Amino acid sequence: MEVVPKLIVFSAPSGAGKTTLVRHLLKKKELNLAFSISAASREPRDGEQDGKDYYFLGIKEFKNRIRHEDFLEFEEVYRDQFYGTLKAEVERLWAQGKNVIFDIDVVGGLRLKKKFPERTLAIFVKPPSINELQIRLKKRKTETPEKIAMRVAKASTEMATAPQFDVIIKNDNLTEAKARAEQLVAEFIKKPLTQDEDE
Ligand SMILES: Nc1nc2c(ncn2[C@@H]2O[C@H](COP(=O)(O)OP(=O)(O)O)[C@@H](O)[C@H]2O)c(=O)[nH]1
Ligand SMILES: Nc1ncnc2c1ncn2[C@@H]1O[C@H](COP(=O)(O)OP(=O)(O)O)[C@@H](O)[C@H]1O
Repeated sequence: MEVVPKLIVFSAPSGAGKTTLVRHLLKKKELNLAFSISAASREPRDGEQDGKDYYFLGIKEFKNRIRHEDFLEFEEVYRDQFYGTLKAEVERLWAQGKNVIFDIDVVGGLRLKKKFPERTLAIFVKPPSINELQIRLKKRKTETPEKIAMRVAKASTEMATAPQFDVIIKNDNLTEAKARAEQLVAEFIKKPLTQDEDE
């Protein structure tokens, strides 16, 4: 039987902890995961590397790539800030036989689930409250107050999409959330696929 690589999607409002959980899982070699590096139109933050955290394309190049239909999915997540999964990126990782893990917004996450229903585990990361998101984003010190406000303003709409995901991981206690994420992903990766995809 052909082994079909799986897709693991982490979506949540900004500050919920998806990046933290994804980075944790990437350290677990037995999960055979590779990170899908998204394209982004925003500038890199301190410590972020082009080709590692994102492909930082700039707005003009990003729009060019949209016109060329290079994206599997993309979103204007915040005003004038585009993010997207390049088809070539996923193909590159599948060719290596890797399970691909995504840190993408709720709309993009649900879109991938719809495209690949059987082979995708769509996980929603739920923060204890919207107020806590604000506290975490302030502590992360990567965003200006305006950018924090923009992210928090979107959070309640994003929270409302949680029931559409396969599972919800509560990220209150980080140790517990990491353990739960590991358990869910390990189980899903082991599970044989029941039917072919109609991609
Ligand atoms: N749809 C979609 N969303 C993405 C993609 N890459 C990142 N995002 C989302 O864009 C949002 C902003 O990401 P980022 O600027 O890194 O900020 P952060 O969520 O505050 O860490 C987050 O919800 C990401 O998950 C992508 O390829 N597609
Ligand atoms: N359970 C938790 N309790 C407290 N802080 C957390 C928890 N999980 C993550 N954080 C911190 O909150 C901030 C936002 O997490 P991050 O993983 O960057 O979120 P996202 O990728 O969803 O925007 C980071 O500084 C991270 O270290």
